[in-house]
Amino acid sequence: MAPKELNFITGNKNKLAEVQAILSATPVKLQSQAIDLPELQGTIEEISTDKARRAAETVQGPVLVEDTCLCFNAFNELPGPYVKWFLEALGVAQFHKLLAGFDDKSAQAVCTFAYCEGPGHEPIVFQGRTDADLIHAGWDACFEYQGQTYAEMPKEEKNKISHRGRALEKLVEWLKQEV
Ligand SMILES: O=c1nc[nH]c2c1ncn2[C@H]1C[C@H](O)[C@@H](COP(=O)(O)OP(=O)(O)OP(=O)(O)O)O1
Ligand SMILES: [Mg+2]
Repeated sequence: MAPKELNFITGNKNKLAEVQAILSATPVKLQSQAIDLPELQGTIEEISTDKARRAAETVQGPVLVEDTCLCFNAFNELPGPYVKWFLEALGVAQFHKLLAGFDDKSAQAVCTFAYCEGPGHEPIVFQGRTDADLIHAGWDACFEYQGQTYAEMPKEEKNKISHRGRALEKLVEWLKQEV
C-alpha cells in the first residue's frame, strides 16, 4: 500500500526543496528529517535500497530516500554515486575540468528514490535519468540539456526534465495508483 505521507530522509536542503516543490502539487504530505546516512559502495540500486533500509531502521518507520549520481561517459560511468566526494574535493568551480582531457563531455544524471515501508521491508525504487553535456563550472550551471543549462531554466522547467523530476514522476504515479 502506498502511503499518504512521506518522511524524506536527507541531509541536503536543495534536494528537499525540489522534492517539496514537485510533491506540493499532489495530495501526498511530505515531512523530512535531516539525517546524513552512511552510504554503501555498489551499484546505484544497491546504494539506494541500502540507504532506505538504514533510514527505516534509524527512524523505525516508513521513509523515502534519494541518491544522486553523475556518470561521465568518458569515465565509463564514474564518478557515479561518488560524485559528492569529487564535488567536495574539487569544488564546483573546478569540477568540470575532470573532463578537460576528453573530447566526450557527455554525462548522465541519475536520480534514484527508494521508499521503504519500515524495518524488514523491501524498498521500492523509482529512477530518473537525464543525458546532458558537462560544460561550465558548477552542477546546475554545467549541466546542459538541449541548449540550456539547468541553472538557466526556471525551476518548473528544470523539474520537468531533470533526473529528479523524472524519478519523482514515477513516484507520484505509484502514489496515485495505490492511494
Ligand atoms: O540537482 C542538483 N543540483 C546541484 N547539485 C546536486 C543536485 N543533485 C545532487 N547534487 C549534488 C549533491 C551531492 O554533492 C551529490 C549527490 O550526493 P547524495 O549522496 O545523493 O546527496 P547528499 O549526500 O547531499 O544528500 P543525502 O543526505 O540525501 O544523501 O550531488
Ligand atoms: Mg548522501
